[in-house]
Amino acid sequence: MATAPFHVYDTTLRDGAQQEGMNLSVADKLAIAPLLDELGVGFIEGGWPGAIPKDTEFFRRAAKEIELRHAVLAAFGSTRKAGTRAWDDPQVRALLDSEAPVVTLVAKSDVRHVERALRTTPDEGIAMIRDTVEFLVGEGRRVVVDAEHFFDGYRYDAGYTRSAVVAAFEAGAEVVALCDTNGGMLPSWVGDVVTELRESLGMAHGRDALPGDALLGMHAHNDSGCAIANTLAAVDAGCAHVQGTVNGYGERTGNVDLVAVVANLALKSGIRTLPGDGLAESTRIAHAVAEITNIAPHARQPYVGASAFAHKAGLHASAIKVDPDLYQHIDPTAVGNDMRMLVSDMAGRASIELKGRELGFDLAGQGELLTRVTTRVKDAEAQGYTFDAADASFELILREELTGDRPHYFRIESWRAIVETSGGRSGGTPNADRRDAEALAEATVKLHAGGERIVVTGEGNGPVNALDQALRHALTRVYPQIEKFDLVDFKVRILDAEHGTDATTRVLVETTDGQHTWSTVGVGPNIIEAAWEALIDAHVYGLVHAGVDPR
Ligand SMILES: CC(=O)SCCNC(=O)CCNC(=O)[C@H](O)C(C)(C)COP(=O)(O)OP(=O)(O)OC[C@H]1O[C@@H](n2cnc3c(N)ncnc32)[C@H](O)[C@@H]1OP(=O)(O)O
Ligand SMILES: CC(=O)C(=O)O
Repeated sequence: MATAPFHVYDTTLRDGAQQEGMNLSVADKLAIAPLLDELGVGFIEGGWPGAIPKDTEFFRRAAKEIELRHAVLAAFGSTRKAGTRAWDDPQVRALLDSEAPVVTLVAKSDVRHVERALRTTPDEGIAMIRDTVEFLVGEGRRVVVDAEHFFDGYRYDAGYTRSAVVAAFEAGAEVVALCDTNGGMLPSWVGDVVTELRESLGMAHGRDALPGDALLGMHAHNDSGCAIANTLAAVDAGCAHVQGTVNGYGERTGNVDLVAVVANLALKSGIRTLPGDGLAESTRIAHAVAEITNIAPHARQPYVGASAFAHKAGLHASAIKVDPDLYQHIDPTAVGNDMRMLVSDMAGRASIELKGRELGFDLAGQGELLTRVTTRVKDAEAQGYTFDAADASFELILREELTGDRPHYFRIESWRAIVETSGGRSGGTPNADRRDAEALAEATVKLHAGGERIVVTGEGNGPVNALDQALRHALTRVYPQIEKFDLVDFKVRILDAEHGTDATTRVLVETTDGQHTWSTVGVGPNIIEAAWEALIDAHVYGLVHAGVDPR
């Protein structure tokens, strides 16, 4: 039996790029397109050639520079202008010139938009769709019509929106994507409208009962927080083409998150949407796209977020220990993600045992040790430590409880940090004075390592930086591996802020050796003491993992 076609259509490079703050270069688009292809989408909407110079350039270069295995490129544009002819419209010609095999036309299907935004008659609105589709199909292009404001238009004047859809299909469009342009629909509304439309067009219900190659599609925005649900409702009601963006990028609150849609369809509804292993690679691909867009991935994003399969509550861990599926909706590897245990004051012994396993320690059957570590974590968290963001500090506690001691790489004799703020030398603005003062931070560290007493003074643009420099220089003499360590992130949080300048401070430090990154935590009465503790943990953990023996 032939399988009914199902289209996955990506618009990250066009509608996704309409997100506030996103500005994709041609090189960015050329780098993202192969990732989308690797995911396995069938269509990549590259942009609007003729309207946006970068997009014209993208199509010119994409034809020569990228090879797509699964996807075809779609050029996006609008129907001809009112009162013109499609073949004369420079914007329509630019779509042809892009040489994209698919052209997607945004077409007004809400009569209010035709009359008020296009300032033309309802009949001319329909003619604009018909002429433009006919012209492009005549030129050998596959045409998708994005029926803009379809759902709002349908609720206002169903007859007109239906005429727009019929005109598009009669003129040769392969797909009409029903757009919730303003993103305000609810799933039941979408389901009802798609069902009613299909019935009125004589399309039997069921995905594989569509006449010929004509498909209805769904293009959802997330303004009501229902974009994923609306897309699934549309598919349930008979749409067989879904549009969306990776990571849900898009104007305002974004477009539908395409990965979540295809994962739901494939893993929950048994609709195979992507060829090959695309879904199992989707976490890596979503994060790789985020690197290029330079927008930090959202940890709580369904399926691909870093927290999507992270478990914090002790009771969850105790059940997961028996069977992970008791607390997860899918096997995370199906989307290339991982289950993680978080250690915090909500941990129980099972959390510690599973976290230990994740870190490479078999703690099964060590009840006493698990109780000791659990109690220590809870006590430390009560003082302000947080281990769910500082795995490395937790591992040092675990090692200490396992062996009865911490590795003795060095012994600190004393340290101090000074910030000289007197007399900003520029004698100028407060900011310039502050800059001068920061340049004067100085720290001295005295420690014992490798049988020596080492005294080093470091300078930095602030006291923590100066301490970091001094500690690093002192330790490098005995442990040259430390040269590779680099502090990449530093976060400060004032706890019990109502104490004012007397409050407790927590510092989280992220360190890398170029290959791995680890996080440590320190708590103290001030930022310098808290940072010092986090820095010490960072160096000890780094040395342990570099396989270095204490000297
Ligand atoms: C729902 C969506 O997100 S669709 C995608 C929207 N994306 C973009 O707008 C990004 C790219 N846009 C652009 O670069 C510019 O807006 C352009 C080049 C398309 C048009 O720019 P301008 O010629 O300066 O026109 P402007 O943006 O002010 O107005 C849009 C024109 O298109 C017309 N228009 C709007 N939608 C359609 C449509 N579906 N079919 C035909 N014409 C349309 C409007 O009536 C208006 O015509 P007018 O100039 O005769 O008044
Ligand atoms: C076409 C489109 O992006 C929309 O209607 O939202």
